[in-house]
Amino acid sequence: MSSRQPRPSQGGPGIVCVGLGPGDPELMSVKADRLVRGARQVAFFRKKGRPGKARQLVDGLLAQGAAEHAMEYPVTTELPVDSPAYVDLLARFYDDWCLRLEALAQTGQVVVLCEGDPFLYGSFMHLYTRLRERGQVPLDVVPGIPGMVGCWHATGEPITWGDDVLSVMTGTLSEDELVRRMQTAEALVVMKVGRNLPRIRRALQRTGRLEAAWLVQNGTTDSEQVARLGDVSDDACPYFAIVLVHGQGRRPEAAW
Ligand SMILES: C[C@@]1(CC(=O)O)C2=NC(=C\c3[nH]c(c(CCC(=O)O)c3CC(=O)O)Cc3[nH]c(c(CC(=O)O)c3CCC(=O)O)/C=C3\N/C(=C\2)[C@@H](CCC(=O)O)[C@]3(C)CC(=O)O)/[C@H]1CCC(=O)O
Ligand SMILES: C[S@@+](CC[C@H](N)C(=O)[O-])C[C@H]1O[C@@H](n2cnc3c(N)ncnc32)[C@H](O)[C@@H]1O
Repeated sequence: MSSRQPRPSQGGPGIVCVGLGPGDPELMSVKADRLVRGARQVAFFRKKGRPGKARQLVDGLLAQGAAEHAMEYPVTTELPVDSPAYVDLLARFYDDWCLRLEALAQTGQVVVLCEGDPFLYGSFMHLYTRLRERGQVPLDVVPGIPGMVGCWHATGEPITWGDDVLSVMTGTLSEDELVRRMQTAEALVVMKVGRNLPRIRRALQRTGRLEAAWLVQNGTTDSEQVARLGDVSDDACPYFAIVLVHGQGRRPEAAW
């Protein structure tokens, strides 16, 4: 009988991507905490010139001497996402880091850090599908609390009641597409806000949802800001922001 190797998340060789939750380090899972503290090699995505949200989240947790590999996006907002140049740059960036992580994993386990949950608009997905297809190293992914969960808790209000349908959309959609989606949603979450806030605001206005909308910037972190969207301007909204509207579905009312 062949003895099975432990999975990367159990300390075995290979690559494990760890979801770190929305920002407050105490909202990390016990498993994520264990893997981050024990890591000898970590990799994380970031925009050039920025520290990286995932890397900031593990400040003070990494072991002394842990090797750090910053995977810096060649572009984020500099080129249109549907331009051939953007698509090609990103595809080569993911190919390159897939091969580099594979090589690093030959020398010991690699822990990839990811803000929120890795399978919810997380960059690691692009490496995951490549690594899985190549099949050269064991692969594992540890779930994390998504950023939007931290954000609706930051407002102190439940997000869905009764039959409410929750729709999650991205601010990168066109205004008409946002309107179409908002019209059929009771509760809604708009991710990827940043410079898309004016368009999101117009779509909320057109669907009569603006008054009920909230804006949460950097939810659950030290720089968290929570406001009614109607009370804030469109200026300088960070990419790590979420617009949300709570559902108002059926609920048995209290007697007092
Ligand atoms: C182009 C654009 C389009 C879009 O979002 O669709 C896009 N990112 C945009 C902006 C942006 N991205 C980042 C910043 C700086 C944040 C800061 O530092 O403040 C800014 C803002 C800025 O530059 O101003 C950094 C960043 N991005 C991701 C991570 C890692 C992670 O979260 O895992 C980190 C590191 C964060 C960190 O930890 O620090 C992840 C993703 N970003 C993607 C696309 C997808 C991959 C690309 C692809 O394969 O196509 C993917 C995988 C998500 C997905 O799959 O959707 C959009 C323009 C939106 C617009 O039009 O306004
Ligand atoms: C590339 S996606 C990554 C999502 C992440 N994997 C998750 O599970 O939340 C980035 C978007 O997530 C949202 N986001 C994630 N964490 C957030 C937080 N703590 N506060 C506000 N927005 C957040 C923002 O809308 C941002 O544009």
